Amino acid sequence: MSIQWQEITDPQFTDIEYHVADGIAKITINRPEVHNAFRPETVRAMLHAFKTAHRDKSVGVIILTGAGGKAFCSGGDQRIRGEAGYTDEDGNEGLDVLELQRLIRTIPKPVVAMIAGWSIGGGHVLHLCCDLAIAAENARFGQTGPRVGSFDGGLGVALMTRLVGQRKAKEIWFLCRQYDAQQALDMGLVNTVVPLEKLEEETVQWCREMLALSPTALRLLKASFNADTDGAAGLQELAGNATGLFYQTAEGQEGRNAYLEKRDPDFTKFPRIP
Ligand SMILES: CC(C)(COP(=O)(O)OP(=O)(O)OC[C@H]1O[C@@H](n2cnc3c(N)ncnc32)[C@H](O)[C@@H]1OP(=O)(O)O)[C@@H](O)C(=O)NCCC(=O)NCCSC(=O)c1cc(O)c2ccccc2c1O
Repeated sequence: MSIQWQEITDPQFTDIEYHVADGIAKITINRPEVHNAFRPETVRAMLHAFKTAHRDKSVGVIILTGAGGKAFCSGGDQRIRGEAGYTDEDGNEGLDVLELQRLIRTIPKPVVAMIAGWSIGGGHVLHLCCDLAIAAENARFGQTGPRVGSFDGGLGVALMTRLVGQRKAKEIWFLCRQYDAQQALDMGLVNTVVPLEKLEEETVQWCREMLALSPTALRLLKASFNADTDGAAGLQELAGNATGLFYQTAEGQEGRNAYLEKRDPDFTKFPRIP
């Protein structure tokens, strides 16, 4: 089934495109001239786009991709890397990419990386942060940090290790080799590989399958998978979801009502379920 994307324009969508259709939001990094390397403005735009998709109740699944068919993302734009970080057009140093990584993981909707071409460096870490990854046959993966004088020892190490195991993760980081789509599939970096011309169709099909399922179950599953990796912050997300569900019960509402009505709460009618 084909999909008719509607582009949403917003002055804050610098360097990216934002489309919606049929319950899916698609965020596209649009700097193909540098293989979709990101600069501070790109990251700010992606933060805004993910927050927009989070708030939009009609959106159930989010796709993250890159424009042009030759790259998903090649990480930080090395041309604007200053003495202590990446510099925006106003001369301020700082890249909110760690915040973006966390947002992709905490947003309570599945995020699917749709990867054609290069997924390299900080771009590769963004792909690791996504919940699922669909790759085209031309996709190539790797880290370059130790070659270009950088490293991501946070989620870049933790998630890579969870996905491929410590031996392989150390190989990827220590040798800075590149891996093709089949190798990425074999080591568990991606979920499936399809011909480039089928990439969007296959990704949308995976999204549609998830959209047919319980949003609350998917939400809690995502928080549960993250809790295993994210320590207290992961438990905070999972517990926040539990509180949200509890608010929706008569028992939770009895506490609120009693407070507002200035009376003692009556919890005797609620069973202690074994
Ligand atoms: C990705 C490549 C291997 C592709 O090689 P190929 O030969 O196919 O293409 P070109 O090299 O000719 O590229 C075409 C064109 O794009 C420019 N370009 C590509 N990537 C970048 C980039 N990242 N920054 C700037 N420009 C880029 C390239 O120069 C060409 O332009 P011309 O005008 O010269 O034609 C290869 O391109 C490559 O190796 N790219 C660099 C990849 C890289 O090292 N990325 C940065 C790694 S560090 C990083 O991303 C990073 C990000 C974070 O957010 C962190 C957060 C926390 C800790 C660490 C972080 C971190 O390390």
